[in-house]
Amino acid sequence: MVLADAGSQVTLWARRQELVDAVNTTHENPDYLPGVRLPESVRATTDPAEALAGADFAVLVVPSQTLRDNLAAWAPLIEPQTVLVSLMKGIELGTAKRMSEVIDEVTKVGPERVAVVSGPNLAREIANRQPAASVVACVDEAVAKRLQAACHTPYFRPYTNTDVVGCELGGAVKNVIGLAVGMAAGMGLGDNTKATLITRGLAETTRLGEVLGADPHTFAGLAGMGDLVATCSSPLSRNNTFGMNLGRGMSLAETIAATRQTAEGVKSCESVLDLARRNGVDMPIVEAVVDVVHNGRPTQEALQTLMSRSAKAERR
Ligand SMILES: NC(=O)C1=CN([C@@H]2O[C@H](COP(=O)(O)OP(=O)(O)OC[C@H]3O[C@@H](n4cnc5c(N)ncnc54)[C@H](O)[C@@H]3O)[C@@H](O)[C@H]2O)C=CC1
Ligand SMILES: O=C(CO)COP(=O)(O)O
Repeated sequence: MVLADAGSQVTLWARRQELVDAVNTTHENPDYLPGVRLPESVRATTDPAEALAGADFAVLVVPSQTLRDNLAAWAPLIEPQTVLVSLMKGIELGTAKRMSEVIDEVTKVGPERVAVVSGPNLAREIANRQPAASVVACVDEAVAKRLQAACHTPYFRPYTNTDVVGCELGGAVKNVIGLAVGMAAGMGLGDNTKATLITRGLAETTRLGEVLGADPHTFAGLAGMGDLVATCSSPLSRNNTFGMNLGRGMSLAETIAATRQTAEGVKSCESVLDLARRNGVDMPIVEAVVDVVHNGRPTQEALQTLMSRSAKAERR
């Protein structure tokens, strides 16, 4: 919708024929965004070759853990001019790779043809054309500027950045912190606890980012603090809601059953922790989330562990 509103002809790929037919005939995606009328210049197809033919940009947005397999099938169809754009906010399990790394590894297009869009961009609010800003990141600034122009609308304001690593880490780790903040809210804890988790969550994200070569300033921007604040304060956030259900005492199985859409942090908390350990970075909040979500630790115990860590300087 954003790309179409900015003037592009958009072809949406989807797996199910009935969803494609609904988009093409009623201009609505009834399963994911009911009540939102899509521009008529958005067409849908089940054929990836049709979606990719002649594309300036291919915007990739599937659940992160499915990207590699999907992309392997699409790679031969990607034309030499096409820039690959990731909207995904996850880290791959097993490899601890960011999505742009997976894209480059599978397609071998080179980092200059891989971009990332990340920021406080809850889908339903964007679909309602509420004002929002975002970051368009690519190591090649000229490519970032082209993509910025392609998604700039009166309600969507993209800023460019060349720090792909920082933008992607900001997006992936905020989902994990969103789970933690949701848990705290579900346990009935108040704003001091939530603000502490948000701020110290950003501190551990920045610590990881610096070791991986990100610009620490990125984490104070839209793809860092901006996205973290949106996720940690919004009832629209799937990660926040997932954490809240766990904090209220629902079991993991019940919480998964109650979650219709992708809450990336549930899988990516493990891959973020893996990435941190590979790089010798301490991420206690991420570790606490992994303990609760994957090791069955009660939220109260995980919180106690966090609060009984040794006292230290705020910056180290
Ligand atoms: N929804 C939001 O507000 C935002 C989501 N994102 C990111 O977008 C990515 C995708 O999430 P959403 O679209 O929100 O999730 P979603 O759960 O709303 O939609 C996921 C889509 O992927 C499809 N899908 C599931 N498994 C698949 C597979 N194996 N192969 C191909 N397609 C598959 C589903 O049918 C569905 O259409 C995530 O990384 C998320 O962090 C980023 C910014 C905002
Ligand atoms: O990334 C998002 C907003 O920018 C969406 O957050 P959730 O994945 O937690 O819904």
